[in-house]
Amino acid sequence: MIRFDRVTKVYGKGARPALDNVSLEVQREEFVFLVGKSGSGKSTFLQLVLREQRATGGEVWVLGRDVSKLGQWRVPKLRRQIGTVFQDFRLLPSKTVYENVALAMQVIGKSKNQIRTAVPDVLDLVGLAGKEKRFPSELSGGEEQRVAIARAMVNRPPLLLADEPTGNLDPETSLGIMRLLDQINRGGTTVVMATHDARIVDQMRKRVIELEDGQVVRDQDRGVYGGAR
Ligand SMILES: Nc1ncnc2c1ncn2[C@@H]1O[C@H](COP(=O)(O)OP(=O)(O)OP(=O)(O)O)[C@@H](O)[C@H]1O
Repeated sequence: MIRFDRVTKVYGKGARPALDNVSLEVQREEFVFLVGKSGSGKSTFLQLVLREQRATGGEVWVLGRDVSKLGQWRVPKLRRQIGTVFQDFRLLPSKTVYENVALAMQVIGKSKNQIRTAVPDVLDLVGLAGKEKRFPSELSGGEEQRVAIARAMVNRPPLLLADEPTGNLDPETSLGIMRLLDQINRGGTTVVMATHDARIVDQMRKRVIELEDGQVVRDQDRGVYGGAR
């Protein structure tokens, strides 16, 4: 699903690498936590997968393609296969829940009929049935994140990237979001989640990859946030 082969990312001349010779693989249907201090390289990792950044050295394989070699015109097709969720939800405030999710299908040219079936299905999946007509400002933070997850999942991507999805939520709401991500993963979607949320990582006991100064310093199955090396 994802394979990094000796990947280095240097942002500017003379800067120390944000990722330094990273090799790792994420298999289909895995759930992986990416942890590490601020500046350790987590967002850079996710941006390389999305081809928002290009590796300085090494190969980044995503869904069977070396994305560092992908022509610019093929990048939208890659991104269509990757759902993304962020700490700050990134919903359109002037659009309803339904419209926010439907838009993700409209922009890739799905038919009205496809949209009419898929949007209620995915809103049901994330537990928002009945809230279609609300605006983001009429939702709790946890509900807003559920809309963002619905939007990320409505086109059924095989891979979901989440960057601090519980960063703005209280512990109980965070747990609800994690249960949802776990359910999505069990449905067959590969999930990679960057987080600082020690409690969540310790509760979920999934694979944990820890970065420090751009290097992988720990890769642990059923790991914890600050595990023994
Ligand atoms: N666009 C950029 N231009 C220049 N330097 C960058 C850029 N993005 C990240 N960096 C640098 O690369 C290093 C890794 O940053 P990155 O954002 O990947 O870390 P992170 O682990 O995601 O941090 P956080 O937990 O704060 O999100 C840092 O030294 C950062 O300053």
